[in-house]
Amino acid sequence: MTDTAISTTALTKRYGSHQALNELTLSVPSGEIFGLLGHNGAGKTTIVNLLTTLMEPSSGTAVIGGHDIATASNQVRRSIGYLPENVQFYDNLTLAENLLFFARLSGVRAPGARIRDVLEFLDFTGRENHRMGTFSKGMRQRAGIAQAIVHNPSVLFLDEPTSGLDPQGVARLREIIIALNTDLGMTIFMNTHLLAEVTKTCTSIGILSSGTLIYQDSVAATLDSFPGQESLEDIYLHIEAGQRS
Ligand SMILES: Nc1ncnc2c1ncn2[C@@H]1O[C@H](COP(=O)(O)OP(=O)(O)OP(=O)(O)O)[C@@H](O)[C@H]1O
Repeated sequence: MTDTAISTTALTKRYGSHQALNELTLSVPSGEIFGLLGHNGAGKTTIVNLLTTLMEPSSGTAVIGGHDIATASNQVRRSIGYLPENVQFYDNLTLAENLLFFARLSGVRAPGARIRDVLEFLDFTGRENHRMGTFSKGMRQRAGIAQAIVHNPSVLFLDEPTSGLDPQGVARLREIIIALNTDLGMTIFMNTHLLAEVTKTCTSIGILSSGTLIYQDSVAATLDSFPGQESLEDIYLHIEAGQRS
C-alpha cells in the first residue's frame, strides 16, 4: 500500500455530449475517511463508478493503492470494496450463504474463517443463518458492508451509506465506518448529502460542483477556515454560492 490511497489526474467522463466529470485531479492519502459532497447531478456517483472500474473514463487517469484503473483493473478490484446506494443480495439465501458466494467470487482463501471474522466485527454473530429477505434496511446496509469487506480491501467506497436509515441506524453505521478506518486501517471514500454526518465521521472533504472539484481540505481545517459559518452545512452552502456568483 502506498501513502496515497487514491489519486486521479485530469479524470474526465462524458455521457454523449454531456460532460459529467471535468478533469478531476484529486489525491486522498491512505488512512483518511474522505467525504465527497455535491449537489444532485454533480458527478459523485460517476467518480465512484470510474474508481471502482465499473465504467471507463473518457480521458485522464486514476491510481488506487498503486494500481492504475485502466492497466491494472483486476488489482484495483482486489484492493477495493464497494457499497452501492442500493445493495443487492440473494434474499432467499442466508447472510452467511450470501457472504460465501461473494467470498468465492473474490477468490478469498479460507472463506469460512474470514466470514466468521467479518460477521463478528459487524456484530452479526447469531444472525448469520437468517435469510436476507428478513433483514431491516439498517441490517441490510451492515450486511452490505460485510459483503464489501469480505476480501479484506484496503480502500472502501460507500455511496450514500446512510440514505434511508433512521437516526439509530445512522449512528450505528457511523460507528462501523470509523471502526473500519481505525481498527482495520481501511481508507474510506464516501459520497453523502448528510453534512452533519460528515462532520462526525470524515477526516477530509471534497466538494464537487457540476463535474468540477471546487474545494478539498481536512474537516478540521475547513471548520477553522470559515469563522463566520456555524456548521459544515453553512460552509458548504457558502462555497457553493461562491461558485455560482
Ligand atoms: N448513464 C448516463 N447517461 C447519461 N447521463 C448520465 C448518466 N449517468 C449520469 N448522467 C448524468 O451525469 C451527471 C452526473 O451524474 P451522477 O449520477 O454522477 O451525479 P451525482 O452527483 O451522483 O448525483 P446524485 O447526488 O443525484 O446521486 C448528471 O447530470 C446525470 O444526469
